[in-house]
Amino acid sequence: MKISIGSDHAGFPLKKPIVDFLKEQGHEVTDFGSYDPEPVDFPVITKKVCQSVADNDSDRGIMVCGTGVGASIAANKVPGIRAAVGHDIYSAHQCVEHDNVNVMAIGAQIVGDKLAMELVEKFLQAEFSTSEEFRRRVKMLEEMDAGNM
Ligand SMILES: O=C(CO)[C@H](O)[C@H](O)[C@H](O)COP(=O)(O)O
Repeated sequence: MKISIGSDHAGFPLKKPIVDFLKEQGHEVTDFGSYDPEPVDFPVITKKVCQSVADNDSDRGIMVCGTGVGASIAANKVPGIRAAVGHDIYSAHQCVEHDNVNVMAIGAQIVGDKLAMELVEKFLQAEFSTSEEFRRRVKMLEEMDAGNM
């Protein structure tokens, strides 16, 4: 898969191990920074990661900040993005299966390296369910984005 990834300063230490893991798994990775531990505001990097996903330059995105919360809020403001914090194994795949999430946010101050790799793996292995109920709900989210609901 093509994966876009980014972090702010708080997520920076976890980004490299995730990038290495993704490459080991055979994914094509685009790293939107940050490229050093200097402070950077998470919306700036989140926008870049999400725009690449929304433009179909990548299949999915991963954002790492301190808690995952700020990045997920920012990501959900980009049209075409459905983002979620993924800090447990079940949510990491269920968010794709039921909600067609295309960007996962991870908090480097919350999860350790080993769990982060498993979260990423489950997120990327998951596919959107073909069940009508889930398709219907995601269509409603799109209607909300369009201001029709
Ligand atoms: O977790 C975050 C936002 O939800 C950020 O990564 C920061 O960790 C958080 O905003 C704290 O900011 P600081 O400049 O690192 O103190």
